[in-house]
Amino acid sequence: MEVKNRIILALDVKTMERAFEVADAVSDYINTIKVGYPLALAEGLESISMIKEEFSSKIIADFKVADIPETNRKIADLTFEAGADAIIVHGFVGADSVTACMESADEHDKEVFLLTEMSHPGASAFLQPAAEHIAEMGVELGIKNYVAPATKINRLETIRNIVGKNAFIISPGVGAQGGETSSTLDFADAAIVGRSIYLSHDPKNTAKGIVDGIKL
Ligand SMILES: O=C1C[C@H](C(=O)O)N([C@@H]2O[C@H](COP(=O)(O)O)[C@@H](O)[C@H]2O)C(=O)N1
Repeated sequence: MEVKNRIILALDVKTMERAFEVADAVSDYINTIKVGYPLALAEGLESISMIKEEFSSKIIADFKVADIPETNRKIADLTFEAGADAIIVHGFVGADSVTACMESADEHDKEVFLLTEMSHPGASAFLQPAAEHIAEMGVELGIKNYVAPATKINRLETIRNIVGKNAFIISPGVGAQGGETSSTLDFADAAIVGRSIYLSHDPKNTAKGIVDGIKL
């Protein structure tokens, strides 16, 4: 996936009005938007196509899909049919459940991002011990896209070393969670930024500042 300026906006706002305000404000700098449960639950799946059509942006649906294969397939089908270009899938549920989402992505000519390890402190309890195995599973399954934490650069580097230099890694945790853009982009292809932008009084200049600060 080509991500303009290597920055993805996590649009975790709860109204279409605010979503459009922020997406419009940053549109000169950001063309890839991650829509998760906050906006989708508040405004419906149509929020994906509305943003996509209004701003000609790529949409990553952050639904952290983690069910049995049959249910994963239904979730992925509905998400792609709603216009998402990619979907984030948890890896801890195992290869059969991940494969179900991959099959949906193949059928819709869309993409899967495999979530290996999360950025928050609690991830160290159960996800971190499994993260390397999850990344290895992704490689075995032929997955090209991954999510790995910006708050733990050593872990991000470990995941990069497992999935290889040709894999595409997006990394959340920059800004509000303490992660830093430049060090993140030493190992990730794109950084995910939410609150630092959408809670800003000036999202446009905040996005400009983040982009200008990247040592391209
Ligand atoms: O490990 C993960 C996985 C998950 C994701 O990207 O899949 N995210 C998401 O990335 C964004 C960070 O937002 P902010 O902290 O910049 O406001 C939010 O939408 C989170 O749900 C993480 O924060 N960490």
